[in-house]
Amino acid sequence: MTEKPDGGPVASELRPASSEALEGRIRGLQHALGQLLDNARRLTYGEHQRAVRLHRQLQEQTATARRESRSLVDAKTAEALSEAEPKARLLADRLAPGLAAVPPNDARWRSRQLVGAGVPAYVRVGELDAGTPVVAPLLRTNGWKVTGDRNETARRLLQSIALRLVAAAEPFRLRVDAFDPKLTGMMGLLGHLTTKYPQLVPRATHTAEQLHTVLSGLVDVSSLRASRQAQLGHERFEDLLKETGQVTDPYRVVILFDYPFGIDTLAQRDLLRLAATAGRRGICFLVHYDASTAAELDVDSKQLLELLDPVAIVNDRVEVAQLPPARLDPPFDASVAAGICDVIAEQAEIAVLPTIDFERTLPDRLTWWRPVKDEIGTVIGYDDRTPALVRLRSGNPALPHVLVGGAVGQGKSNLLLVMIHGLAARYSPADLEMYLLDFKHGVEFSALGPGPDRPHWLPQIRVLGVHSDRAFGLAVLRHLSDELARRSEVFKSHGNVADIAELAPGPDRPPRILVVLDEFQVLLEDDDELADEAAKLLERLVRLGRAYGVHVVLATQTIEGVKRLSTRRDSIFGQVPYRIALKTTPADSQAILRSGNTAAAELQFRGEAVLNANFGSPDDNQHVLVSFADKRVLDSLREELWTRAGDAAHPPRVFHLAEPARLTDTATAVQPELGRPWTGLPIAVTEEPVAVEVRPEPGAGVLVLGDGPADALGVLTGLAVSTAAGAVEPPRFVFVDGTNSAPAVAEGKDTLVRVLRELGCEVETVDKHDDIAPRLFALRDTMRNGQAGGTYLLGFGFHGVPRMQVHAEGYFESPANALQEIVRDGPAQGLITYGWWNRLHVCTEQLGYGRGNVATHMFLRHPQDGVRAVAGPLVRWASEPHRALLWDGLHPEAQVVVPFAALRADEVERAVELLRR
Ligand SMILES: Nc1ncnc2c1ncn2[C@@H]1O[C@H](COP(=O)(O)OP(=O)(O)OP(=O)(O)O)[C@@H](O)[C@H]1O
Repeated sequence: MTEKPDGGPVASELRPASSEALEGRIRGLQHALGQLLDNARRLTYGEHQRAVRLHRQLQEQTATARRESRSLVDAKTAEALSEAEPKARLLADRLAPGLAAVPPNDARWRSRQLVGAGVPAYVRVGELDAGTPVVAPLLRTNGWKVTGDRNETARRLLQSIALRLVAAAEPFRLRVDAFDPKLTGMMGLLGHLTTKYPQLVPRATHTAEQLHTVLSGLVDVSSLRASRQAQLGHERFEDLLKETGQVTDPYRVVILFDYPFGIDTLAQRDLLRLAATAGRRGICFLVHYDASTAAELDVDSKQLLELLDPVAIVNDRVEVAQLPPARLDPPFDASVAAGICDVIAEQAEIAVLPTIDFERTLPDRLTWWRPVKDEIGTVIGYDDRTPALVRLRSGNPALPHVLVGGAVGQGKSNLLLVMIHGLAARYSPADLEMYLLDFKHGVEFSALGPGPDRPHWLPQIRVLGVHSDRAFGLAVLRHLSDELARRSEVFKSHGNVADIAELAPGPDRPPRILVVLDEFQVLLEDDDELADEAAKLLERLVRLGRAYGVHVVLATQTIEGVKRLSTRRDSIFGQVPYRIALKTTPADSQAILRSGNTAAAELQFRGEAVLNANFGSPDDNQHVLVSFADKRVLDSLREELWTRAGDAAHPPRVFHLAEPARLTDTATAVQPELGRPWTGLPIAVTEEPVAVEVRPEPGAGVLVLGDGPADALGVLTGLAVSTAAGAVEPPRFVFVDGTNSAPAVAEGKDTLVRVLRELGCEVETVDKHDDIAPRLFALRDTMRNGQAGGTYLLGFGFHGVPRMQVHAEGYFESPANALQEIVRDGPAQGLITYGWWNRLHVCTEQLGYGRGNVATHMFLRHPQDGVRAVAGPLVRWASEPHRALLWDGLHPEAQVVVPFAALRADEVERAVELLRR
């Protein structure tokens, strides 16, 4: 790759200079060849015309001779006649190969042999009486104005031509749009294809609004082709095709039935604009002109018709300039048409999707991780043969952020992965940090982080939200907002620079940040405080992020109908000049690009995109084929980059909506402290767990309340293990299992005991219900004797212990009384309880109203009234999986935490190694 002075990749990065000159020469030769072919075709057509005229003339002479009872037709005439017919036929076949020239009742329409032979420039209009086919030029002209003494015959000709063209063209090389305002249903003949491949023959439109959409899409297509042709020096669309080999850009045929019926001023304006240059842009109009229809006031039908070649049908004879009238063909049989449509659809099915390998868009390894100058840029695919660049920069021109949209399954995930990995290969973790959040299970971001069977990750990633929830999204936005403030201080301390590009590279220059928010609209969807704050922060981020080197990629499947966006749209999207739209509906195309820009609805293949660096202005559309990133290729790239980063590869903060936190991940980043056991992770961009104060004084301990043995065991594991690892002297643990050794948690319990023992702790387990009461009394007595210091009672499911409130045999009190005393008076003696009950009221029954004065409550899935009884009437608690609400009585607000999962057996070794440090 060559580098621009500013460090970004340049368009020619894949081609040495000499190959550019070579390409120029090839282009010139192609152009000349195209002209030769065109001339040859014109000559052939001249010959065809002459042969047909001659044939017709000779036929007439023969007929006259017969009428005049001259028994002998001149021998020369007879010979000429027999020669003219095959010649005209041969030339017709040459001009209109395959099905373009075959009559409707010919057996070849029932075979699949000729389907998809090639886009024909000429088509059959009918035949002479003797069966000589008559063909006329169509696709490279602006089109035809077809009139008929009966509307029916004109419509029929257009219908037949539509079928011929679609059947003759290779898959995806031609598309036919039809406007049928009188609902004649003529296009129903191709209905089989419309159902299966609407991108080849969309359903006919009937209203002016529908036609506007089609035409405005075509205006985009035409303007894009015009600028590509000008850029590459091609007069005609077919030359452009030859050079670029763009299978994704089809010839466009537009059929208007009963013109000018149903045409309004707006449609007429676009029709005139398009028809004037149609032939050169690969667009072709087939207009059935119904002279008996009055045009709308401002529509001058002549203006359009004058741009087209006249074709008239009189008495079932088709008249084309320079040719004798040909007999109109009979209509196609519906079953023949249906059969052909099925074959076309089959061919479309197996047509090879054009693909560009991701590796082709990567620069040479020697140039990876070059220092950032004033932009970070990557190649996302190709625009014809030119690499399509996305350059994120703060100024000159300002291109800070990207909006990506496209319908389901059109390649959005792939595009985001191509962008992320393309940047990761080009810029080092010291220069580029990434925050990747997915709000709708869309992109497979999880593969980008470390995994159980994969030590590596993409080293630039700081935060990875796999199935993030809105709360985490908000936390990330808050974090980034703080980061902006931090950067502003750095800028001030460097002489008030206004732009990151002005900071010299060095330890003080912060890295660029890439924030990818997939399905970002989820954040803003609900009408709540969170959405309000998120919208404000996002607005701030895109507004200020530009100068501070924070680049945001907003991706979505649909933004129509997202309520909150309607008011925020301009303030957010007004800061986002880059638009990338994959194939989508006209409405979403306009939502992503700009009102009036429906180019993304014209795309045919997944992976195709409209790239626009000017707020979606139609003149700046670039038609791009996004490169395709194979999963294995990306994984080996990540491994390579991770290895390259070495010790600098700090693991990302990974956040899963549907998963608990992992104790080993936290222990990798943080060491437990004395008296501050961990309850779980906060919903925030930090690896610091949420710790609670547990000192040997009254009120210490943790009451875990709510359903779910697995979650409860996870919480107790987090508390116990961090207590053990943070202690000066290894404490003792008494594990009381009120669930009667529930098998579902057997592994987690066993693992907890093993880890505690490996950490040097003495662990006693009380598994049987019958043993629990005596053990509680005994522990209480030890405490009374002042010998229980440094002991932790882990009560796993006290609600499951039978007869807790019944006086035990030989005692004047119940086990609950003993437990109450332990919980209440234990802490002052160094005996602390971490206990789990399924409900607050069960806990209260056992421990009494004051619940042993313990302040810290952690709610799992628990009815809201219980939560409010403890944490106040304003608290809302939705009881989601893998979420807990922590109330410590100290902070004014309860805090949501993600509890740890219980440890798996295969984690013991690693957990011990990490916690023992
Ligand atoms: N640029 C491309 N070139 C070739 N094939 C592609 C390209 N992009 C996507 N595809 C194909 O399309 C499929 C869908 O792509 P992808 O998962 O990226 O779409 P998506 O829009 O994110 O889908 P969803 O909306 O379901 O998440 C991929 O499995 C891949 O085979």
